[in-house]
Amino acid sequence: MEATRTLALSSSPAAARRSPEKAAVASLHIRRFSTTSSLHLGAPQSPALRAHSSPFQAWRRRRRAGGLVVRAEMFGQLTTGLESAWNKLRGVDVLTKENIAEPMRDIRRALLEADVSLPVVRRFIESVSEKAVGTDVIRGVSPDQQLVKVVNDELVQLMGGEVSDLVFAKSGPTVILLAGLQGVGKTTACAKLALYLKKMGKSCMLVAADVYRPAAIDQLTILGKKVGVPVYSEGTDAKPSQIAKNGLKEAKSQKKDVIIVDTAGRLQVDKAMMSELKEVKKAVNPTEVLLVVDAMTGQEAAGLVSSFNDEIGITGAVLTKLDGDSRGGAALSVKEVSGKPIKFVGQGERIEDLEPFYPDRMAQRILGMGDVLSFVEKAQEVMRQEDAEELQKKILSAKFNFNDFLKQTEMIAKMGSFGRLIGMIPGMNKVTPAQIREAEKNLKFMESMINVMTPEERERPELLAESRERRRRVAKDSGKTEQQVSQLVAQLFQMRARMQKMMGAMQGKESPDMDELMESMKAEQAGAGTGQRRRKYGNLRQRQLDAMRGFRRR
Ligand SMILES: Nc1nc2c(ncn2[C@@H]2O[C@H](COP(=O)(O)OP(=O)(O)OP(=O)(O)O)[C@@H](O)[C@H]2O)c(=O)[nH]1
Repeated sequence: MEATRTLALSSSPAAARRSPEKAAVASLHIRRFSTTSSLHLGAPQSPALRAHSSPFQAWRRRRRAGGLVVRAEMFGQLTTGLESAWNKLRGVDVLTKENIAEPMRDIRRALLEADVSLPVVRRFIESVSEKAVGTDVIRGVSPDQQLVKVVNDELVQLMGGEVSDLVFAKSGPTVILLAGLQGVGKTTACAKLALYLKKMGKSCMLVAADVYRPAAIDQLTILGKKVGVPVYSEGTDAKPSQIAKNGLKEAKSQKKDVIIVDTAGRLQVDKAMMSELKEVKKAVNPTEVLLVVDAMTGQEAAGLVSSFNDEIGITGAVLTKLDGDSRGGAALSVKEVSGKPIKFVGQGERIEDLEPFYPDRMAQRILGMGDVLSFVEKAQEVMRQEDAEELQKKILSAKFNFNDFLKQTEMIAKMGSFGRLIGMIPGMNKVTPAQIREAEKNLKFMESMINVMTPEERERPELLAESRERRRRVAKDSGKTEQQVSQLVAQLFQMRARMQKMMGAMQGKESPDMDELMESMKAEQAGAGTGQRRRKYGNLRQRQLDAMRGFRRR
């Protein structure tokens, strides 16, 4: 995940030298003889125009005026706001109505500051509070991590849950109509979408139906060339609905899969704009009508999606300029406010910077805690609460046997390799990959001996401790030496003792000092057996110790 991104100036002479095409597009905006030219140029504006320009445009103006390169962290502000909520749960044993009150206030504040609309925030907080308190405790997962997971799941739901794919027509070209206010990135989005579809193997045609801004047609032509997609245009004299209709006819004759119609933008929603869009829509019967909105306008973007949907009926939204959005209000509000999904997000000025909107990835970005979430999910997946309790009871009553041992190794296998798992646990990345490989190898080694034990032997390891005959048989059947079997049995009893100690420490709410534990085991190891035995089995013993490290870290 790219958390921070540097936004370079597109209008500087140096930038123009580096990217002549971009400069050409910029100059089209400059040539614009409409009121918008001042928005794009950063020239002095009338107060009325200033009121209409988006925060992003204001930000660009400030940046141009200062000649600065600004670093904008996507959703950075929201992520920081939420962090204080998790921090308030440090040292808490279980989530209760009382102890989540303050973190929930932080979450509420963070969302409001992110420009999420109040009714959406209210519903969100209500739902998270309810789920957080009702959540079953998952062993090994701390309450703050559990709250992160609940908030994550709710964020995903809020943003629509599943990714909302483009719908394609069953026969003939699929028509995608793009609408939106002026300067939101509509024309750029047309070209970005054409490139995206081209990469999917679809043949496309762009249709220039923005007749009010002559430069828009030139801009689309340049961008079309850049992405290698033909552009259909009839200049500025024809009616947009007619251009769209003729464009569709042309696309049909050229057997194109998709046409993308660029329509005119206005400074604000007005009747003329809506009725023209309705006409275009009627003329080409589009499969997708996407409203392009600027992420920097926060909840206003969600409101726009809603009103466009009421007026003309849309199928989804394209959220642009997410790269400059540190708040996230638009991404979080659009679906909930309008009922329409965000289908794509624009994350930069480059033509490649468009991707489908994945609610789950977006939530992870907002929380900035992908590792914690994967850990909780995996723990949930494999460790049902009852299993954990049963194991705990066994350990505490010193009945941990070979069956439990096997169960544990299976669980570890299910949770992925040791390496990935250990890396997910904060502060547990000191173990080297070589140690992890050794631990995994050693578990397999031990498993092969356990697999040939009888059910009674697995249940009661004492039988093996008491009978040399049994140990010999296990050795023979597993292809290991008798000493190795004895070593395994001894190891199980030692494990019981260690696990009891660790459980005791956990129940006492203090984190067991693993290093101290390992040191004491090494000291015991050094004291046990003859020098020859130590040399002979030292490596094996070390491997067993490493395996235990794996257990502890699960
Ligand atoms: N940073 C960033 N800039 C974007 C993004 N999408 C578009 N832009 C920029 O926004 C500006 C306006 O984009 P256009 O595509 O011309 O906007 P439009 O909606 O077609 O404008 P009108 O034709 O006036 O309605 C251009 O400078 C684009 O490069 C984005 O996702 N991120």
